[in-house]
Amino acid sequence: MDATSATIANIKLTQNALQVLTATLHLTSYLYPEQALVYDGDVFDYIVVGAGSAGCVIANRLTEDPTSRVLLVEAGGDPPLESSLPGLLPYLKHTRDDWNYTSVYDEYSQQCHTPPVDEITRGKMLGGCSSNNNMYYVRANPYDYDNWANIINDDTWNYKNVLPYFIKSEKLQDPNIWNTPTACFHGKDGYLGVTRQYANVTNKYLKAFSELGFKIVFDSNGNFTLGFTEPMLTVANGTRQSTATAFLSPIKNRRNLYVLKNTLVTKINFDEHNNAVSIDAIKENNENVTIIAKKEIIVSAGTINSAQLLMLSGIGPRKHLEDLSINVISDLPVGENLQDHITSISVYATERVNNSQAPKNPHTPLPTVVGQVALNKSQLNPDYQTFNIITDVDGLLQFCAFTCSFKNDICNNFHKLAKGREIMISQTILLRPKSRGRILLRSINPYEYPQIYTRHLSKAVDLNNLAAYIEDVYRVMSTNYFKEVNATFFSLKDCLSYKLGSKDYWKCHALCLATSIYHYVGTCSMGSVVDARLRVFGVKRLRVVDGSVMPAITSGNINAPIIMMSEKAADFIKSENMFSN
Ligand SMILES: Cc1cc2nc3c(=O)[nH]c(=O)nc-3n(C[C@H](O)[C@H](O)[C@H](O)COP(=O)(O)OP(=O)(O)OC[C@H]3O[C@@H](n4cnc5c(N)ncnc54)[C@H](O)[C@@H]3O)c2cc1C
Repeated sequence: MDATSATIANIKLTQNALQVLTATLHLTSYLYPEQALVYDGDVFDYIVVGAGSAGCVIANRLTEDPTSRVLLVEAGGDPPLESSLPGLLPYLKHTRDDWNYTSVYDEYSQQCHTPPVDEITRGKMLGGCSSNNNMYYVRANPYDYDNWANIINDDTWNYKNVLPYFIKSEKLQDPNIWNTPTACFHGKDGYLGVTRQYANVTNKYLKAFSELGFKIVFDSNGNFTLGFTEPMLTVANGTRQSTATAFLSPIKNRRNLYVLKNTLVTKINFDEHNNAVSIDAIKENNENVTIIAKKEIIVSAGTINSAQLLMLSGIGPRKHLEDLSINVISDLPVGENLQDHITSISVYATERVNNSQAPKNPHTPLPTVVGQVALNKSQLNPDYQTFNIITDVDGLLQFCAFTCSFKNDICNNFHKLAKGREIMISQTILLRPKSRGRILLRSINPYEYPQIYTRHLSKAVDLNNLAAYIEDVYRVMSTNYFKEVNATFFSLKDCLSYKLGSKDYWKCHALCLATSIYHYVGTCSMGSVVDARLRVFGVKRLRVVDGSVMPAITSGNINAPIIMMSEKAADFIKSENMFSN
C-alpha cells in the first residue's frame, strides 16, 4: 500500500472508532438541548429551518422573549466529540455528520482530485458548518459591507450598520487585544467565544513575510487588517465554539425553545394570500408531520439546502420549476449567483526536524500564519488571503490525501520530499472571484441531492489572478530564513513542461492544486430573492437568513459574517412582530 492509501485507511479507522464511541456513550448529548416532542399539527410562533451557523443564533435571540415559542428543526443530530476538540478537525469530513455533496463534473477545475469533482463538505448537525469548519474568525473588510449596500441600494448592511452586530455576538477572550487601540472593535458580552492563536513556531515565518514588506498586524479583526498575523479562532477554553456550543448550549433549558433533531423539512406551505403558514417535515421515525407557524418561518438551511427547499416549495425560476411540475408561488432567481472562495495549495519544506513527534494537542488547531494582501499598495481591501499552516510530513499527507483528496501520485511525491522537514502548507485564496455557479433541483424528491454547478475558475481572469497570488507568496523563498534552512518549494511534476516560475507554470500549478474552502454563498441573494430585511420577495411571513443571502462574497472567511447577519436579522424579526400575537 502506498503512503497516501495508508493515510486514508488510518483516518477512516480512527473516524469509525470515534463515531462508535460517540454513538454508544452519547459523549456530547448532555451539552445540547434535548429532542423536543413535536406532533403533527403543533403550532409555534416561529419555525427556524436548519440549526447551523445562522439558525442557532436566530433561535437563541427569538427565545429571549419568553412569550415566543420557537421551533428549531435540524436534519442532523448532536455534534460528535471530534467536533468539540479543535485538533480532531481532519476527522469530520465524509462522516454521517456531513451532507457529502459533490459538484457536477465540469471537465476542467478538479482534474488533480480523486474523484475529479468538488467534494462539498457541509455540516449536518447542530451548528451546521460551524461544527465542522476550520474555526478561523474573520470579519472581512469594511469594503465588503459598503459594497453590499451599493448592490442592494440600501444602507442597512453598510459597514457602520453591521459593526455593532459583530461586537454584539463576540466574547473575546484575549487579554492582549483588550489592551490595544483595536479593543473598541470587539465585544466581551456576546455568546461566541473567540481567542487569538499564539504559537512560537510561527515567529520565523512572520519575520520572513515582514522581510517582504508586509505589515505585521496584531489584531486581524481591527480597523487595519492588511498584513500578516496569527489567526483569531472560534475556540475558547480548548473547545470549538460552534453556534450550537456558543448559542444553544447556554440556553438549552429555555422552556420556549423546542429543538427537533434528525428531521428533514421538505416543503414550506402557503395560504391563498401567499403567507408562509406551515412546514412539512419527516421525523427520525419516518413520520410525516405538518407544523404550523403563527408568525414567521425562517429558512436557515445553508446556501445549498435553502435554495433547494425554496424551489421545492415553489419559489424559484419559473421555467425550471414548471419543468418539474412544481406550482410556482414566486418566480425568483433562486439557486443562481453561487459564489465560493477557491484556494490553491503550495508546499514548502523548511528546517530539518525529527518527525516522530509526540501526539498533537487535541485542544488546539495547527499553528498558522495568516496574510491578507493587496497587490496594489494603495488599496485598503485585500485581493488575496493566505493561510500558512505549519506542520510535518504526516500533517501534509493527511491534508493532501484526505482533506483535499488530491491524486495519490501528487501526495506520494509530497510525502517523499517532506520526510524529516518542517512543512509550510500555503493556501492562497482568491477573495473576489468573478466565476458564478448555480444550483438546480434534480427532482422533486427532497432526499435527492440537487445539481451543484460550482463553475470554479470558469472565468479566465480568476485563474490569472490566483496564479499571480501564489507567485506573490512564493517570494518568501528569497527571505533570510528560507535561504538559511535551504527551503524547498514542491513543484508539480504535472506542470514541469512549463518553466518553473513562468506565468504558465503558475497557472498550471494554481489550476491543478485548486480546491474549495467551502464558502458557498449567494443562491438566495439580497436584492434579487430577498429584500434588505431578508424577506422573500412575492410572499409574506418567510425569511431566509444564512450564507445564501450574501449578494457578494466577503473578502475573508464567512462564518463570522453569517453570525453577524443572523444577529441583525433577529432584531428585524423581533421588531416587526412586536405587536402581533
Ligand atoms: C470544512 C469547512 C471549513 C470551513 N472553514 C471556515 C473557517 O475556518 N472560518 C469561517 O469563517 N468559515 C468557514 N467555513 C464556512 C462557514 O462555516 C459556513 O459558510 C457557515 O457555517 C454556513 O452557515 P449557514 O448558516 O449558512 O449554513 P450551515 O451552517 O450549513 O447550516 C445549515 C443547517 O441546516 C440544516 N439543514 C439543511 N437542510 C435542512 C432541511 N431541509 N431540514 C432541516 N435542516 C436542514 C443543515 O444540516 C445545517 O445544520 C467552512 C466551511 C466548511 C464546510
